[in-house]
Amino acid sequence: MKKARGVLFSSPLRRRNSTSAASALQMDSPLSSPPERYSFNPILRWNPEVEEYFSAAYGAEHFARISKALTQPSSYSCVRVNTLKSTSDAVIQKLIAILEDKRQKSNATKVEVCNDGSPLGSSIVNTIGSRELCNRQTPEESQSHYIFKCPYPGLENIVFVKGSGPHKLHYGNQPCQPMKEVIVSRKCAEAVLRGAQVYVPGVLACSAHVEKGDVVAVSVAVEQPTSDGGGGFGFTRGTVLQGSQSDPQYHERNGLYIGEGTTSLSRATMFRVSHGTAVEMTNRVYELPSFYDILEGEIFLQNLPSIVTASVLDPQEGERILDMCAAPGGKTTAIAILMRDKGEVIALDRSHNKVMDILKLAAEMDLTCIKAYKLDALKSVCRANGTINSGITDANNEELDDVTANNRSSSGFHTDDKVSIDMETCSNDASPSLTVSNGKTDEAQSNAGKRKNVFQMKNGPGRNQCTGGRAEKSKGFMPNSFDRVLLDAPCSALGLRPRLFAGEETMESLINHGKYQRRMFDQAVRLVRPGGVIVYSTCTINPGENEALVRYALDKYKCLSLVSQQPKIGGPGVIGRCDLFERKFSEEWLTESEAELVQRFDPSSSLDTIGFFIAKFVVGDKDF
Ligand SMILES: C[S@@+](CC[C@H](N)C(=O)[O-])C[C@H]1O[C@@H](n2cnc3c(N)ncnc32)[C@H](O)[C@@H]1O
Repeated sequence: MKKARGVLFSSPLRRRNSTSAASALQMDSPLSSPPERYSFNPILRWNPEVEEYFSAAYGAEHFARISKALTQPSSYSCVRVNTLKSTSDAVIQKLIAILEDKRQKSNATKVEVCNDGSPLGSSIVNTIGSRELCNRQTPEESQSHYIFKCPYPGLENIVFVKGSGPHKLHYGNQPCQPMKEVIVSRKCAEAVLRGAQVYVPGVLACSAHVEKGDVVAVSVAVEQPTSDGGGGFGFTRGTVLQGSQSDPQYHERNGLYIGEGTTSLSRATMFRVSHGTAVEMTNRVYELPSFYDILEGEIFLQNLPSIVTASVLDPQEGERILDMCAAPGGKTTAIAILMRDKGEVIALDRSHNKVMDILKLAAEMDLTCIKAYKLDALKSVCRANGTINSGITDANNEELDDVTANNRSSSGFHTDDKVSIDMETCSNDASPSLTVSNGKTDEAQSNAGKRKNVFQMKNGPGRNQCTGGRAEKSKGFMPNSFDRVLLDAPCSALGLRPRLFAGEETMESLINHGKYQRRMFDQAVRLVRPGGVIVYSTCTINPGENEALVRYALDKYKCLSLVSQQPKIGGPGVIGRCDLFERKFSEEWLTESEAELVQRFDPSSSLDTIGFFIAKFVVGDKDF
């Protein structure tokens, strides 16, 4: 388990002593009242230094609001349509039918209650969104209010599916029976809040005598400090819940109940098997549909800013594009589709498994212009003599290994040994395990070949680009060899919601993200041709990562200029900064239509990302 040093957690004892984000909210009763046990009212605990830093940047009260909002999921899902396979209108029709079918099936097990108290079905008493759930329309009419196309030019490939919440739930509706419970991990809970079911690996503890088909209350255990200064759950997976105060994190789970569901497995099986659905959620604090297994290849569930990022890059058919940190390939595939699969999209990631994820997604979407390579993006420039150009004037850079120029592949870049993939694993698992063969053992290769055949028999040819069983490693690319470069930089991801834990970030880690991004940017500047474009994007609330990078870039590289799609609105040209708590950014930073979009989908901070940042640079004549 990852250690989390210097972390505060959401225990009530800690809460009383807290001075900043949480206490700033105490002026504000609806957000800060002490949580009822069976409610969902989490409070994010930050490393004190980080909290101080953000409070200084935003003001304590404003940061407290950001912090609170980070714990809630957005109130809609955002789906990108693969316009090479379908249209937004066709997807909307299909989603209406699929989600209505699901709704009818799940309504068989619940009874909703309208604002006026009349039963429509469910133990849900809506606090928000009730009017929408309860209006007396035909299913098609009511669904069409929830599933609709983005109205802005250039973004018609986006379909929104509106959810609802927070709902106040009544748990334990079976009289005379003790409530049965399941505790899930924080990551599992974050996924459930966005519409997922509870899968086996996410279950940490369960009541005794739970059988398949039982109704259980689902709560989340958030990491707790351990004596060695790290973090952990403080109990063993598989612990039996007694329904008493001796249960794990009994008090800490006050206000951390995310819904109710029906078990798909008995307690014994839940802790014996390694995968599968453990609990099918029936009532959720936030209702968002699950898109698991729905219209695969035709749609992709993606955060709105990520989709906007690809359109800001504005790739053209026939161009050569580099996506430097690409896995799992959300933006890569968006770019390829904008290019109508014509040209070349090179996608890099430093992890083997993640490269295979990119290839899998590309194959699912039938995209052939994507080539994915395993490469440390900090080493992505090759000099003309075949050595890696480390980018260089940054004091943090180290000189990197030499590579020979004679292994340059036909597409103008360097490749070395191949990595073969376990195809059987690949067919079942989005994160397949990889076996490095290095071309050494025939036996290993023939086994890989056998696995490949099994895979092809199961899935058919063309199902996955990894049918060749290889994720290539690259040794870098020639300077000035790309028309456009996307640097979707590894960042603190502190803009993503919902988030139930923030304690892993320290001042040191925040500073390191910034340094890392600068080094990557140095590579990007060398790789793009004069006249080309670099788009830098992050998903964070940390100005030390996003704004600081733009300042660094403009100070260091005189050949760069920031572009705004509409300079009169875009000010200095950063075209997409979106802090959803201060609409001021919508006028100051966004284009007109993007600003409208944010306002439309952020009436009460409902956007799927609290902070994102997109900067677009045009590269002029280079003097290096
Ligand atoms: C923010 S995610 C990228 C998300 C992706 N652009 C998308 O839209 O689906 C960052 C990715 O960068 C990768 N990464 C981190 N450091 C890297 C490096 N030095 N070189 C290449 N990839 C790196 C991580 O493995 C991770 O998959």
